[in-house]
Amino acid sequence: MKLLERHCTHGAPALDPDAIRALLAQVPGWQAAGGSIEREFTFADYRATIAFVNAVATMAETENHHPDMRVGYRRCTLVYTTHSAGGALSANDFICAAKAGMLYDRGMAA
Ligand SMILES: C[C@H](O)[C@H](O)[C@H]1CNC2=NC(N)=NC(=O)C2=N1
Repeated sequence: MKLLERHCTHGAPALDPDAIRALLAQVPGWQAAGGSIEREFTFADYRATIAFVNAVATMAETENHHPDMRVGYRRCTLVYTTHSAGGALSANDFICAAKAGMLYDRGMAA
């Protein structure tokens, strides 16, 4: 099933390096760094940045999986890791990365 069609699950296990490589290929623009993945998103202005932050926050509450966010004037970096897997990567991180990418693409089209 595609990442966009999946939902986060409670207690998702840490992934092995092969699984991480395979899932990373499905989320363009994201980079793995240790036990996390991150991507910087850029925007036309602060209003658009905050609209994205709010959309991601709503999605995080729906999925019960929450990114760290670094927010600037026209940029936002999302960092996903799975606390319950001991700070490792789980499928939940890639599911939310795909959904955040979709929210960004949608905002750009609007
Ligand atoms: C109890 C609740 O399911 C957990 O605290 C959720 C909430 N959001 C979370 N977010 C992230 N990034 N990792 C988690 O393990 C996590 N766990």
